[in-house]
Amino acid sequence: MSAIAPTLVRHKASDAATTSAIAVNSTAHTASASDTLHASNAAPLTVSVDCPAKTNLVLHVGSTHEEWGGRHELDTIYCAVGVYDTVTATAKQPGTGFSLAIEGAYLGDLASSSADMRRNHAVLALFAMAEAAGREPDVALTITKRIPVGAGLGGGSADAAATLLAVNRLWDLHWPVERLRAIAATLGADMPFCVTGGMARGTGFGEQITDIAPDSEQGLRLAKEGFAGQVLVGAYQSQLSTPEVYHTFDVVGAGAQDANHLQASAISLHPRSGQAIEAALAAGARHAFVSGSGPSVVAFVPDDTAADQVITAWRDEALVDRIIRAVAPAKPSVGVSH
Ligand SMILES: C[C@@](CO)(OP(=O)(O)O)[C@H](O)COP(=O)(O)OP(=O)(O)OC[C@H]1O[C@@H](n2ccc(N)nc2=O)[C@H](O)[C@@H]1O
Ligand SMILES: Nc1ncnc2c1ncn2[C@@H]1O[C@H](COP(=O)(O)OP(=O)(O)O)[C@@H](O)[C@H]1O
Repeated sequence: MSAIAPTLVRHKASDAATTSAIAVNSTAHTASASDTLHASNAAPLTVSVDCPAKTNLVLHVGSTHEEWGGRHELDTIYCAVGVYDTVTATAKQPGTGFSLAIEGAYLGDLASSSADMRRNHAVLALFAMAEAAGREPDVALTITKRIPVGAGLGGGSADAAATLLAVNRLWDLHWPVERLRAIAATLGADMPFCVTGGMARGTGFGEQITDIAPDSEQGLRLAKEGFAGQVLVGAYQSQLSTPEVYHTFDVVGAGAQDANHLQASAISLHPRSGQAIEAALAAGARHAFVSGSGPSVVAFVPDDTAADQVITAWRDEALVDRIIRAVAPAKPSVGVSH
């Protein structure tokens, strides 16, 4: 693995709840030797994408389908949460292949020496784009991870979506979102949503996306119900495996009141998540639930007072290992450097 020094001036991830398009920021940097590689055309040298985590405001799980590789039918409402991974894609000399560097304080099982970088979701996305575009994957990828790993927050999907967006720009393909989503759907259930973020309904095995605009009837209703604005993410050192949570769901089923049908399964495997949900609701959260397949807990809070109360409750009883403050819904943003 070769580490590539980022050449892009880091820009702040956008928390904008109302932006409906993917933002594109251009930043200049001083010329270096490698700039000459692209001096002759307008293609950028480096593209940097901030891609948010996701949660599921509703996750209804149906039966399994053989034609989907045994995956379950879903009816879900995705919501992007403003905790961002940054994927930086830099053009490499033709024929030199790809490289991957991962940085961050909380890398979970990605830090393990046995983690195969060719199976990393960002690398799979790079390969898928190379195949679709008929090009070699001569790209240096750097992932700055902030989204907790194996947490039900779709971090791998966010990195894959960020890579699709980055390479689409790096190679001047300008493919529309629908085409990127079709490629994403071959890689994972969550990935087509992560390409655009915001809020959306997901059907099929989660890959069929219908966007929910913030100013639509449903978008406004969700915001009025408290599913927008300040969010606290309660994260854990331990991870849950998505297939194991689905298998456990097949045995234990869904809790009667649960909008997330995987919640009872996740809590049976990781009881602290259930305790954190109860404490957050008692402390003033409007909604608190397991994020997707867990174990992370997401709490929507109406104001700073409620946020502080939830943080205190979680900290006093050590119900979570780490607390991240964020805003939802969130969108990916693309930064370009020549
Ligand atoms: C549960 C959810 C909720 O959004 O995400 P996470 O909370 O884990 O991030 C998703 O359904 C996960 O999405 P993702 O992790 O992309 O799934 P995939 O890679 O396609 O599948 C991983 C495994 O999860 C199970 N799976 C996934 C999707 C689905 N509709 N039914 C399933 O049973 C299968 O065992 C599959 O082999
Ligand atoms: N870029 C990536 N970021 C996070 N996890 C990844 C990535 N690539 C592969 N993985 C693997 O995918 C698994 C699920 O991680 P993640 O997507 O963070 O969680 P979840 O599916 O619960 O939302 C982890 O075991 C991790 O090793």
